[in-house]
Amino acid sequence: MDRLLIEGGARLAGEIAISGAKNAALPILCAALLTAEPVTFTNVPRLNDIDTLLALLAQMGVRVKREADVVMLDASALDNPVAPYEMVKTMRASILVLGPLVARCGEARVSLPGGCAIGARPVDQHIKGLQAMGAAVGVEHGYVHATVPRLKGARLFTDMVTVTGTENLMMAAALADGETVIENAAREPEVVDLANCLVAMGAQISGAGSDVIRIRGVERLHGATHRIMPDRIETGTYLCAAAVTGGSVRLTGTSSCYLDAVIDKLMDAGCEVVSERDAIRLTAPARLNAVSLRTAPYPAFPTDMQAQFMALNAVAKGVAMIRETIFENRFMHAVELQRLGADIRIDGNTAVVQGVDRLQGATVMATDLRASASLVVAGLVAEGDTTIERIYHLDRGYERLEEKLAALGARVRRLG
Ligand SMILES: CC(=O)N[C@H]1[C@@H](OP(=O)(O)OP(=O)(O)OC[C@H]2O[C@@H](n3ccc(=O)[nH]c3=O)[C@H](O)[C@@H]2O)O[C@H](CO)[C@@H](O)[C@@H]1O
Ligand SMILES: C=C(OP(=O)(O)O)C(=O)O
Repeated sequence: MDRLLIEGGARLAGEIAISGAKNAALPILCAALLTAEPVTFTNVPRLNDIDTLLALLAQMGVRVKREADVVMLDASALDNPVAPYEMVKTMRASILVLGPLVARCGEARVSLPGGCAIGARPVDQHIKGLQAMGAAVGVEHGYVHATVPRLKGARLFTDMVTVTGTENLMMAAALADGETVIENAAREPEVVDLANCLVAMGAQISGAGSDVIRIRGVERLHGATHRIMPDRIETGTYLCAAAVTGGSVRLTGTSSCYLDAVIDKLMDAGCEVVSERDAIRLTAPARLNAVSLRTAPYPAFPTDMQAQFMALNAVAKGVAMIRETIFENRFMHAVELQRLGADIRIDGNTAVVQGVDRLQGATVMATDLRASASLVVAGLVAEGDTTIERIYHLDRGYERLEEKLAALGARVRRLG
């Protein structure tokens, strides 16, 4: 199994390009199920999660063509609205086929994605929304089975803000009969990117980016071309990596407009951050100040950046309180960071991080995607060698990680 070897201590400097966003590409590729016409997506990141989703779509009868960052999908021959457990188990986002399949085929059988390292992650809100739109939905033998002659527009209210829940219901509503209103909708930029793609395909959607989204269903959607937005979490991860090493980097193909809460914290930590039109520059001080934070739905601080900021705080000056309010079990990285010498105390959903003068390299284990990213950030600043095991988690969400880090001067190598 692949491992990542990082020799800490190199100051990151230089320029790299940010890839398309995993969490925008996944729902947007599923949107291709909604039309019988070909759709083309550009800036699609090369990630294991994308490969898994494309394989899932292919076994449903979707024709998939891929050249570099361009993916062409043709769902005209879609004939198998099923997402089997074997393909779904590695990736929760596969639940995003549910809404489009029910809307287009009137039927879907999608394996429950199951729990994972960061929490239980049920899909009850996705199911509740489809039921409100008239679908008969049951869970049998680990599969969500939904049928309906045609979905009907409805007023939907989710119990909590759910990103993929909002996306699934917005896609379903695009082909429903009449108007759907999603209240308490997620405001994440990836929801807006999906809405923009659906509108390019002929959907009638307003309010994406606010907490009330209105969708007037249409008879059919058509083909389109859509460019995937930049990955704000990949962007934030490289900003953290540069910050802990006292570095100076320029990230291109991205924008600070999706990252206000993260950039605010980096500036509080003492970094200078300059926003350009399609790039961000960061220059870090020799030692960062500790920054407390609380995760919450967008536009607040993203849970997907919490682990990287725990690593940053581990070597900062002072004490940081980190509160995780989205997932009940998203502190798995803390024990691994402790192996590198971090001083972290967990109390319920709060981590108290007392910055230390130095971390020391060790062998650590990646437990989920962003936990792994936090170990990379810590490994870059730790003295000596850090070996990160189970890096298949990183390959789910970071395109050409070693290459990009090496381009910034990091000493990093993948071991087979
Ligand atoms: C592919 C993708 O876009 N993944 C992102 C998405 O995940 P995902 O969409 O799965 O996360 P949600 O926004 O749905 O989860 C928010 C909270 O709601 C709960 N919940 C959600 C749905 C539901 O039916 N019932 C329920 O109880 C979850 O367990 C969690 O506690 O948003 C998360 C929160 O920003 C991010 O960490 C993930 O990176
Ligand atoms: C939790 C994440 O992804 P997923 O929802 O695909 O598990 C993430 O991107 O940090």
